[in-house]
Amino acid sequence: MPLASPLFCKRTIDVSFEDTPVAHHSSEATAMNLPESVSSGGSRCDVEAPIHVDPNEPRNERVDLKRIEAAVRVILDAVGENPDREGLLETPARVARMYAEMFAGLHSDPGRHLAKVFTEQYDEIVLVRDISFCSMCEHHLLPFTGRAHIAYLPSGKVVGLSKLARVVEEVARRPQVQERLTQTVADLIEDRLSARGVAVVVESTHSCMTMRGVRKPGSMCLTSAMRGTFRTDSKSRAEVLNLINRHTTG
Ligand SMILES: Nc1nc2c(ncn2[C@@H]2O[C@H](COP(=O)(O)OP(=O)(O)OP(=O)(O)O)[C@@H](O)[C@H]2O)c(=O)[nH]1
Ligand SMILES: [Zn+2]
Repeated sequence: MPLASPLFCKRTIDVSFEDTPVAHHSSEATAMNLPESVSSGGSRCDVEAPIHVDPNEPRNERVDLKRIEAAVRVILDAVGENPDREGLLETPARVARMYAEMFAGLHSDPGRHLAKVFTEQYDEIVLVRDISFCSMCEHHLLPFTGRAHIAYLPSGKVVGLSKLARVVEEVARRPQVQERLTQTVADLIEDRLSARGVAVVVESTHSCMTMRGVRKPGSMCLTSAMRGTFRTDSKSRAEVLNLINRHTTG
């Protein structure tokens, strides 16, 4: 099913002449394109009405929740816990939903956010800084959190500013290393926007270095990926890094 398709679901609508109709979802969503139908008279009726799925959100149907649940039970058991005690009963299902959310970016193309562009004769730096993100380190499956700064040099077209943040948000939802996250974002922007230059700087804290292992709270990791003019021209590179650093508050 295309990402932008609406799902259809039977909803019960209370029809009142005084109030605005209120819809209650009364059955599971189906992907069928059913015609609208009114099945009962009086003051209540069932209609097949579309629920519009946000196309900006990555889909996670391919995550196998049941297998994650089983694995979490095994882990709890293995560390000496009792997975059947009250406080842990729902934990495997919660953790499964959490992984589905945090790894939803594995099953979508983050570049789709860059499909819509606006023709604009602006050829200087566009910079969106302080885009917060939370990703997962692929070595320990612990979060690394921080901010990304994205600059690009347009070539006749600009993209909606929020889309740069959406790309970061979606690329972040994968198990990975920070270096790959940084490069993936830079490559997507260079490729999909045909940008003349791209600069991505990412700064983050890795839980695997702060809460376990070497235990160094406060340590930060900075990575950068330069493409096009920002890679080949040292003055352009210095200019963009100056802009990013000037505004970095950390
Ligand atoms: N380059 C890079 N390394 C990362 C990232 N996230 C975590 N790491 C590192 O991955 C390494 C994994 O090293 P290993 O020796 O295999 O694992 P470990 O024994 O748990 O290592 P320690 O963390 O030193 O206890 C660690 O040094 C982590 O700091 C990342 O985004 N980029
Ligand atoms: Zn780690």
